[in-house]
Amino acid sequence: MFTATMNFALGEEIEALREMVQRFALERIAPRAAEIDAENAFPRDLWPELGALGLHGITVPEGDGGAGMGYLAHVVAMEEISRASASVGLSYGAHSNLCINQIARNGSEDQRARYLPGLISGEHLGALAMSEPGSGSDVVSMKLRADKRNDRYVLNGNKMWITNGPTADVLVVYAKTDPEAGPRGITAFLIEKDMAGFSTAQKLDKLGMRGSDTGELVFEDCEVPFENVLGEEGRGVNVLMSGLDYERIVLAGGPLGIMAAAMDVVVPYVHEREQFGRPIGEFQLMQGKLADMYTTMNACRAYVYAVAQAADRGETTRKDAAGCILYSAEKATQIALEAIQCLGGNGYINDYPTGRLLRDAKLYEIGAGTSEIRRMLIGRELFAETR
Ligand SMILES: Cc1cc2nc3c(=O)[nH]c(=O)nc-3n(C[C@H](O)[C@H](O)[C@H](O)COP(=O)(O)OP(=O)(O)OC[C@H]3O[C@@H](n4cnc5c(N)ncnc54)[C@H](O)[C@@H]3O)c2cc1C
Repeated sequence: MFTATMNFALGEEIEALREMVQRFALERIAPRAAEIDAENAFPRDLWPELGALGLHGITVPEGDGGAGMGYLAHVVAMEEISRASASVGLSYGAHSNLCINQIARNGSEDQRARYLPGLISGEHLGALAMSEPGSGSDVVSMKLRADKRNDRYVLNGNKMWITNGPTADVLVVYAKTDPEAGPRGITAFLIEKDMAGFSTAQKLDKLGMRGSDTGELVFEDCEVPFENVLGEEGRGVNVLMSGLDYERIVLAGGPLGIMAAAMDVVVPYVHEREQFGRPIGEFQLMQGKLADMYTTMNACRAYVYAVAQAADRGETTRKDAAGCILYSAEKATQIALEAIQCLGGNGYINDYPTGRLLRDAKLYEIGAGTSEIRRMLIGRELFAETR
């Protein structure tokens, strides 16, 4: 059972969405969360089911086959899926936001018609690849080359740590079309898994998020037709940076889900577990922990929802996109640690989900930009606008 959380009264449409996703997540995702973590196995069979609920194309305009609901809706879907399994939530975020939303926002009519239907239905799996073995935080230093040859580009190089990468059908990939031009030399491409010269290397063995596949991509003379450029040549950094703000907002739903999942474990436990002849929830020190977890979780939710609502009004700021995920990611790790403490010895053994929540939560301080890079972006923007 999920425990009740504060009702933010986000409107009938969003609350109906939350209820639908919660019901699906409880029935179809939560029962498998421990198993997919233990087996390091991505549950691909859930993708058409999430597609049938309209969740993959949640931000895509209805004219392109989506639900046309916006970023607040996307955050709530991400939160409730992640509450059941943070791994499924991460793969869902990469598919629905990093891949689908980028194609919907930047794709030509032909590209949208070609790629969105399969991705929105969940028949196809999507990914987005910017990071490389030698360039993570400094993403503009990427080395993947895309050289023009006759009527196509030829890609050579590698991408690293790509969520859904091992089995993705469609990938948004950034490469250097002009290595001398710095940020202006980056172009975004749409890659299909069967393109000659494209392959996947190792699937990575991770600390957490083990039900979400992460892998390395290899490009060896991979030939990509001109029509697969997403946006304009040399404008990839604009595609990338604008997408990153939305990515941070939507992915912030992940830590929100993890915090709620921690409460879902701890709240019933403090009633059931007795020491000194009474439920441990009767001790004030334990009630203090509950109070801190609950208020922190709701403070994070309030910030993330407000930033998502601003995005829906077209008022996204980089510092708040970075700020809401910075804050909720770090708090999710702290709350997962506190959940372990509340369960005592049981919190430390793998029969209980608290260890998994901690391992999963830590990812959000690293993926989609580290806490340090988020602080840097916030501080830099604040300083610049107050100069
Ligand atoms: C599970 C998982 C899934 C991922 N999914 C994707 C994906 O789908 N697509 C994708 O493209 N990438 C993905 N990534 C990659 C992720 O975005 C990078 O790992 C992240 O951006 C950090 O880059 P890095 O690992 O190279 O760390 P580095 O950049 O090497 O950073 C190492 C340390 O140095 C710090 N640091 C670096 N620069 C500065 C600075 N200027 N000031 C202060 N500190 C600094 C960092 O904060 C960090 O603590 C994923 C990673 C993981 C672990």
